[in-house]
Amino acid sequence: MELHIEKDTKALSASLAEWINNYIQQVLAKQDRFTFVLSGGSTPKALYALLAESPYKESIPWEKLHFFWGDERAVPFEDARNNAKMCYDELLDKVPVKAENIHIMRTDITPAESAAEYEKILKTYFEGSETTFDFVLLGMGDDGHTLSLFPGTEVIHEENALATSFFLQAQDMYRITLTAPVVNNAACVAFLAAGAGKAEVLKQVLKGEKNVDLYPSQIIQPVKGELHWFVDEAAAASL
Ligand SMILES: O=C1O[C@H](COP(=O)(O)O)[C@@H](O)[C@H](O)[C@H]1O
Repeated sequence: MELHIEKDTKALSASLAEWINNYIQQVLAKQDRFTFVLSGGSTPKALYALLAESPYKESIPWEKLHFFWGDERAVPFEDARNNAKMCYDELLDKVPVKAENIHIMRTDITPAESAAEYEKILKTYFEGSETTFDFVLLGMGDDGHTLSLFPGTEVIHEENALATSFFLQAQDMYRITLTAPVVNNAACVAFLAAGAGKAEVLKQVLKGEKNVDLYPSQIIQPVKGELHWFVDEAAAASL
């Protein structure tokens, strides 16, 4: 695991944007498409905004990028809480990505139908072989959740499905999420976490005893790929 600590959220977003740009160039020197899994929440907004501006707007070969989502809140697309909507607003509407390369988790059908459809999309895209994303960007909630793997939920241990849905009692909301094995199969996974509110949980996730039911972010351990944590000084304060 590689830990990258930056002074504040501005420096953190700038550092990760530069790192992602370099990584995309490196991967695309060897292959002709790049699969990028986006995360929702509030933390990646500044990163997405930077990627949508110069110099990245010009340097990233957007037409070769294929976008997927790690998880979705089952609210209408127009709802401010919708993860895909946020990514469109901050990034996808501003760069020349091909519409057919954007694969959202739909919320205009039932959560179960959406998860089943996403599973089909992944199987078709990866032509029946293993789902191996080039890059997965993850967030971490103040409670240690990542994707929609929340503390104490059974979905943390899902091993068969690629994507699944469940009702999250604490938020009175359905969630659709990729499962841990899919993310652990990626070539590269990067967590982005910022703010003092994440300091204690970050310490537990990285340095505490393993307890994935309490700290679901601990379950993310790529089998063969790289794992990076990009955090600011406030989040790293207890490490
Ligand atoms: O609910 C979610 O939260 C996490 C973390 O979000 P943040 O606001 O603390 O940055 C996010 O990664 C996930 O995609 C989202 O559904």
